[in-house]
Amino acid sequence: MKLGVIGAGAWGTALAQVAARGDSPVTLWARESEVVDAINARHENSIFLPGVALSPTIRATDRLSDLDDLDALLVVVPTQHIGAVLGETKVAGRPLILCAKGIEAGSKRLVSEVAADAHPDSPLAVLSGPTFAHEVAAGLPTAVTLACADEALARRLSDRIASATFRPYASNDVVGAEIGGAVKNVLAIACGVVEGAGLSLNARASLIARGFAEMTRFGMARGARQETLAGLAGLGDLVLTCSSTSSRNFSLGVGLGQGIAAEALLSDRKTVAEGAATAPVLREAARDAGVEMPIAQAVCDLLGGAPLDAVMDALLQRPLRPEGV
Ligand SMILES: NC(=O)C1=CN([C@@H]2O[C@H](COP(=O)(O)OP(=O)(O)OC[C@H]3O[C@@H](n4cnc5c(N)ncnc54)[C@H](O)[C@@H]3O)[C@@H](O)[C@H]2O)C=CC1
Ligand SMILES: O=C(CO)COP(=O)(O)O
Repeated sequence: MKLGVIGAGAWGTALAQVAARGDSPVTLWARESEVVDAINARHENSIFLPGVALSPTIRATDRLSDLDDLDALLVVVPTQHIGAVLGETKVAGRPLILCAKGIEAGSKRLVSEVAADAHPDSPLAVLSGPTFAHEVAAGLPTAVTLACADEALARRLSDRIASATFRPYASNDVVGAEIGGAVKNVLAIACGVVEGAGLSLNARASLIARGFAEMTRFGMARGARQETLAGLAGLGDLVLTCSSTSSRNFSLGVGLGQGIAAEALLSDRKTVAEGAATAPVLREAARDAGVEMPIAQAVCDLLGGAPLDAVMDALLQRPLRPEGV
């Protein structure tokens, strides 16, 4: 199965490295010509994944038409740009493996809904889980959820990308895998705030647990299965990104917790913190679904410039309630 990767940020580049194991050829589409040049000339993505020696069988291109002859495409563009990029891509019914973690602002569409609207004939899979790109690119042990309604296709895709250190676990819960990845980014911002404001470890553990309750309430209202949300793409990724400054979302939260304005933290950045764009649209989608998400609401408030003390008070003064989801 010949694979192409759309998007040569850190994660697209790491996934190209996964797909190139065993010297398989992989075509990687990058938006930036300097990324194309660096990968083809020096086998390094010095802008988005510096310091990783890439397989020489990865060929970068800035022409989407170079993907026309491949068997399946991994889509690794940030969520807010997927509609535009897929609109320019000739897909012709080929499988799309969706790897971004977010919800589209304005339309409130999950990435699978954006892809289905652009390419209704293509089978869709979602690859999600606890996966810092630099660790995956370095070949460190990693497990992911690979969700696809077509179980035979999930098996073929898993066989193609699996290795001794990269383990896809198959699922047919596409929505669950997507919601886990999208919501955890927002919750990672909240955990970063706890770190930045020096609120310490009890508070962070409580946010992870209560954030997971929010993720579960929202996911189940949207048709996700609880076991998916409790798996790699939900709880697994939540724990990863809520524990490390390697997470861009967590780091954004650290800055907010230190009192730096969101605008200053987000301006001029080359890399993406998906939770910042997802938080407001998640709040709207939760309202539509009749689901309470106070932590997601708090993240929206902080991103909107509300003072940390007021946001913390609003969370801590909520009425006491039973613990169940
Ligand atoms: N970096 C990681 O460890 C992981 C990232 N992801 C997800 O993968 C997706 C891509 O993130 P990264 O590869 O980390 O990105 P990145 O932050 O490394 O790079 C930014 C990417 O955005 C692209 N971009 C910027 N403006 C664009 C535009 N107007 N149109 C199209 N593309 C544009 C750049 O070309 C580049 O590929 C996100 O949804 C992220 O949540 C998922 C798992 C791990
Ligand atoms: O999704 C990720 C790890 O699974 C990467 O998280 P960040 O986008 O917060 O860096």
